[in-house]
Amino acid sequence: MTDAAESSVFPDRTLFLPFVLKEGQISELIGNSFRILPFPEPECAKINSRERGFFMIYTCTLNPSLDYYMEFDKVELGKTNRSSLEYYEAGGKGINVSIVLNNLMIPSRALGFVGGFTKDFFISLLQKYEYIEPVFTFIEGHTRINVKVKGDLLETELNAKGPSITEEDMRMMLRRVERLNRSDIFVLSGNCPDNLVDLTEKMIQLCIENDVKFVLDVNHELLLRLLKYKPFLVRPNIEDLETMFDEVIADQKQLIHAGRRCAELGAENVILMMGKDGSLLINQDGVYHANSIDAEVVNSVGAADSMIAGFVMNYLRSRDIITTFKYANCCGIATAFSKGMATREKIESLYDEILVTKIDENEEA
Ligand SMILES: O=P(O)(O)OC[C@@]1(O)O[C@H](CO)[C@@H](O)[C@@H]1O
Repeated sequence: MTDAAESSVFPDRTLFLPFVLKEGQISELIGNSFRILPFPEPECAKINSRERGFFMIYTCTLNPSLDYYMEFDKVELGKTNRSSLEYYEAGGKGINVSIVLNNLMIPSRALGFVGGFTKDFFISLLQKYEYIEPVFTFIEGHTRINVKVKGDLLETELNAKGPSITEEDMRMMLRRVERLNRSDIFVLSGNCPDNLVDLTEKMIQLCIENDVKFVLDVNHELLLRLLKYKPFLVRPNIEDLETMFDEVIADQKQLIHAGRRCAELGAENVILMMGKDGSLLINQDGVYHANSIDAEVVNSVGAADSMIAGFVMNYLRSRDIITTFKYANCCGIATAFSKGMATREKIESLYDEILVTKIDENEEA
């Protein structure tokens, strides 16, 4: 339909007032990019000064969602259930990555298609995030509403299919991605409708032409197709891997085997989440394990997105994959054990509780 304003949906965003450093601010913006500032505490936040540079993180959510949370004391299928609390959040996997980056005071630009009767409300929900600049492409169809049911049973998510996207909308999105610069990071997250597969491939090709590192957290068909472009980070879940490689994954050894196949097909870093058993990182240096912590999971929505935010953020400041993996786990766990998305305080309070160990290849074989 129509293009969003050339730049931001919030034209007066403070994102572009880079030189006012607030207490605790950890990034400095210059024009279209930023650098993470050194900050003294905690240890995990130290920056490798050799690598300090300027960049922008772009998250891209092709099918964002207005997440409608409904809480119930008890849910009975086949009966009328009455909620005890309900609220809305702007959602979609890439949007959640931007929200956690925001909580870490890291600016990002959120790309995505939004439209219809839900559009203005969706955008208004993002207004509270000072470090997110939405750069949306407006479409005719309605931004979907995903229902998240929290009750006495397991959390249940009802995710809608979402609107259709026209060729013109796609061209608009490509024009935005074309503008990314070397050292920027592009995070493509969330379900990709079938007719957008070619679009995503073109976006990734543009990233490669412009020497932009990219992260993929997408459905398995798309992941399999895009691995050859050598993503910096991927995060398939077990079901994705089982479908991708047509095999059953029953234990950690089989999971590692499938993760290695992703790496062989091109992924630089593969994160595999295993719930209470922690998570794995697989790359050309080996296989690493990070523990989880023993506490009650209160929120499973967005934990994986938080891990990606933490991975990207810590990699940019340290270029050290092991502390980056550790920090990513703090972010994922902080969201899983909080109501809402991880806060910086919660993330950093977990840092000493997470231990990353290299898995002995012989033992594991
Ligand atoms: O339908 P998709 O794109 O796979 O997932 C969408 C979604 O479930 O993912 C986020 C949590 O990761 C939610 O904010 C959102 O509703």
